[in-house]
Amino acid sequence: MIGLSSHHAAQRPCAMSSPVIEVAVAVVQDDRGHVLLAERTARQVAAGFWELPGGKIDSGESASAAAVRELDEETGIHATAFRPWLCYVHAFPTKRVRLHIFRVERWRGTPVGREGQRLAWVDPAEPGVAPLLPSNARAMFALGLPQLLAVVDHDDPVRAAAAAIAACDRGAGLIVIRAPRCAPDQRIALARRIIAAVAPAGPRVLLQGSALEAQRAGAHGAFACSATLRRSPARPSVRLWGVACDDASDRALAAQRGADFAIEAPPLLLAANNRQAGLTMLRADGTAAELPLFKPAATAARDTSRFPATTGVLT
Ligand SMILES: Nc1nc2c([nH]c(=O)n2[C@H]2C[C@H](O)[C@@H](COP(=O)(O)OP(=O)(O)OP(=O)(O)O)O2)c(=O)[nH]1
Repeated sequence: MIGLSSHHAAQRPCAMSSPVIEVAVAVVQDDRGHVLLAERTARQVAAGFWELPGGKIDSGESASAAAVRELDEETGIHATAFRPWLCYVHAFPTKRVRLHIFRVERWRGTPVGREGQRLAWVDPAEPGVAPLLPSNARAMFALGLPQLLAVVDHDDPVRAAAAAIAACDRGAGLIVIRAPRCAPDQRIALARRIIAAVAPAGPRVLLQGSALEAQRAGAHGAFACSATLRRSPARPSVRLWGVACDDASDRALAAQRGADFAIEAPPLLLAANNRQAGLTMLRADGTAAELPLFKPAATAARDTSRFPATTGVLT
């Protein structure tokens, strides 16, 4: 259960002063959710590594135009609808790249390696091709996260377990257990009960609390509220670490600390929902974010205020 996820390997300081190369890449998924990867050819640096189709952004070109162009040039796929997704900097030993990653929502064409490169459709959770470019580990990990997350907040174990089962029935693949009013031992017992109750549905379960509490409960990882995030000097030693973020500066901090995902939920909204049912559903809605974001399901679709006109639709 315990151990850092692979995409949190320390980055070497020597690249920190090098300029950042802007790179745009595309995530194309088939009906099974498998992702199209390409193998770098012998003519390229890092030959033999598998990557997302994409390449450097030309001077004066937008990131989205570059992603669409590179996808077409490399694979013959024409993206007709896409949206910005993750955007982060990775430091290689001798250079840094900023990856602008786009999710292609509609496309036409049949993929072919137009530059002689091999292509593969891979399950992001078990890619089956290797090696992958290390800079893509964060994106591949994020692609393997479920789309629906549930926050269960109830001090009563029976009602908490019932809420968690209801969340699984609604399709939640990630459950965050909050019981901040309980003492640690009580919270661990509550979490064990919930984990046992939802085991047949197979979600990943995180406990809001310390790494030790999460480990003792048998959870897949730990979750931190925004106040704890701000106090945390580093990522706890857990396999999966989620955090609550109140604003953009929390999100930046979460990315810096190596969180696997963030939930963006005003504390008041969470509190109001929780008073009613002990259950809040959130949906993956990261848009040009440094790390995957989940937002309250009811508002995720219409809350575009901070990211206006980000979805590109080509004809
Ligand atoms: N295409 C692609 N490049 C990636 C990914 N992840 C990642 O770190 N990179 C890095 C590798 C390269 O240093 C850089 C992209 O350079 P590239 O050589 O593929 O770009 P390009 O097609 O524009 O190449 P060129 O004009 O220099 O021949 O970004 C990825 O998923 N796809």
